[in-house]
Amino acid sequence: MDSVAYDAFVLLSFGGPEKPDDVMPFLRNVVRGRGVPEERLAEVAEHYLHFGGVSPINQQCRELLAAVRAEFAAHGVTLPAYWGNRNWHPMLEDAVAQMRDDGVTHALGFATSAYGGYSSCKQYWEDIARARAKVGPGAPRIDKLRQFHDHPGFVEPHADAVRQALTTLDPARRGTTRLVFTAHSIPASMAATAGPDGGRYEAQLTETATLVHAAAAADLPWDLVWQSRSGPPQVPWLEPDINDHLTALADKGVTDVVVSPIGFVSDHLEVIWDLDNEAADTAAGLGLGYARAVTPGTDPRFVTMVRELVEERTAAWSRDRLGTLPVWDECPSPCCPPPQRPAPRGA
Ligand SMILES: CC1=C(CCC(=O)O)c2cc3nc(cc4[nH]c(cc5[nH]c(cc1n2)c(C)c5CCC(=O)O)c(CCC(=O)O)c4C)C(CCC(=O)O)=C3C
Ligand SMILES: [Fe+2]
Repeated sequence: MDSVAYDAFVLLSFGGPEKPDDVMPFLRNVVRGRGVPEERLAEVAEHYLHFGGVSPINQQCRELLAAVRAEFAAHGVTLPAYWGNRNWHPMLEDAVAQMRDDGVTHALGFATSAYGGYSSCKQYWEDIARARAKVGPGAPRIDKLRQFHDHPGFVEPHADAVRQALTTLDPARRGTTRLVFTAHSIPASMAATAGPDGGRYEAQLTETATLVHAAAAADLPWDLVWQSRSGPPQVPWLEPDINDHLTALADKGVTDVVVSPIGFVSDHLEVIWDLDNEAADTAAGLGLGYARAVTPGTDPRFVTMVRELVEERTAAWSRDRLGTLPVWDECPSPCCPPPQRPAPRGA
């Protein structure tokens, strides 16, 4: 196998507001050209303002970056580490300009999303292209590390978190306890075209869920459901929504749920609002016992995974993985087209 001479690492993430005045400009960046209704934006702005206009995601990225730098230093990986976001400062184009000024020519990017699909993978490639175009001549090339949905450094922290969450529920009710995995809903058309053969987002999530279930709670029945739906109501998104699903489970005699957000790598706003607030309220209203498993965050195994993904590329290490779905370094082309904009009303 070839190994390329990379000279930097860059953390690629979503970005989030860090003060109340950031909230609306951040949201407008997220939804640019995507047909998300104003009412939905106003509602989501309220979620951010509920937390003082501060999303936890940037701080979580700072902590991950610090942990990755320490991990690199401890294992002789000499790449300098940068960080740039899609939707809010620090923006990727600023990181790319800094890399150029520092003489970086070819960086490896780690995106804070484990899965394939437009929002989770392809859009990060677009972010890279846009940032490089903005910086212009001398902008470093940036390759993206592979999707890591089945890496033990991602699966094992999720599995431990499920075990931990289960300890907070009544063991006498284990026979009627259910394991509910969640991920960000996406438009059904985006799900259908995820990956070179379609359906990759759901297939990978199903594989991750299967692995976490087997490792953490093989005796429990489980489901994979969706959260944080956006977009105009007339556009179909993946269903069922977690809140509807909890209602259906309660009707079936389930007494307790462990919710495991395998769709995410950190406890950012979509997790702490949509699960710890909304879904927890739904569960309370139904009389369901509820425990939410934490996400990997800066779990040492997750940080080690980042280094191992780098060493797959710089030292041609073999892939450490638990699943069987195909994985690759370079996404096959064409894959994961951007979503169609809904036609304007009356068109
Ligand atoms: C698949 C996926 C992930 C997981 C993969 C990954 O992590 O990359 C993800 C993560 C996140 N989504 C986030 C926030 C938002 N997502 C929105 C809107 C959307 N998400 C989508 C998909 C995803 N999103 C889609 C198809 C839309 C519709 C508009 C569009 O096509 O782009 C909106 C607009 C308002 C609304 O919710 O309607 C917001 C504010 C935050 C930050 C949380 C924080 O601040 O802590 C994070 C990590
Ligand atoms: Fe999102």
